[in-house]
Amino acid sequence: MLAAEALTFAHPGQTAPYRFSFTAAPGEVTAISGPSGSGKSTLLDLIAGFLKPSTGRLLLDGTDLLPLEPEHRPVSLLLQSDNLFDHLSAGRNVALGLPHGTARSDAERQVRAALEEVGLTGLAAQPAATLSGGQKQRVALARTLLRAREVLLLDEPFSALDDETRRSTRALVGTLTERHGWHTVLVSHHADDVAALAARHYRIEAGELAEEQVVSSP
Ligand SMILES: Nc1ncnc2c1ncn2[C@@H]1O[C@H](COP(=O)(O)OP(=O)(O)OP(=O)(O)O)[C@@H](O)[C@H]1O
Repeated sequence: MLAAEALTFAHPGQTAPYRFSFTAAPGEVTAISGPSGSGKSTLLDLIAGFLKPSTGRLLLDGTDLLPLEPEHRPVSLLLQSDNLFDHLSAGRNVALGLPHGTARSDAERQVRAALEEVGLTGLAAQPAATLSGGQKQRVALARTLLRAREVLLLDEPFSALDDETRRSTRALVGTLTERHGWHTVLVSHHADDVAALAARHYRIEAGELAEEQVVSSP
């Protein structure tokens, strides 16, 4: 279980600090919504370690992540776009998720398997710049698979996609989250993303997270 306990933070000049508490279970998507400027990206930055809270705890299965620098946290982050290096192939982008020193033949096998798992069999050699928006998000998810970190943060990951691609990419996130036991935290403005994916839903209201009833749709 990922649990934030009263993470308190204020940006410079902010008079009323954020005070975030939530829980996210493994194998589930926890959605965060709220109006523009309400603090959704700030919350993800606190979990990822790019911002440091003044008080509170951030526990993953009982271990406090706050003392860890971002690169040592068991966290992957996927943004709306620009998740890939365009000058590298799809396969090279995925391979960035492997530990340094992975033997070449082992790396190639793992990259192939990860691309297959996200539905991109045979695309390893294709330059990332030539992929569609949906394919790029799938490549980023394949890299996340190889990183094998327990927490996946998604910041409006479907916003740049057309409706059909959005639905299929969303379904893939749900499947991977369940299969790999990720604690997936999804920031989205879209009620249909929340309804399709989320097991829990929090809204940011007045600087705090308020849990909402989830009304699921297939
Ligand atoms: N580095 C910073 N310094 C000062 N204020 C900041 C900084 N970063 C963000 N803020 C302010 O903090 C508030 C929350 O910003 P944040 O980006 O977390 O909101 P958001 O809910 O993700 O917004 P959006 O939906 O528009 O992306 C905003 O009022 C923003 O202007």
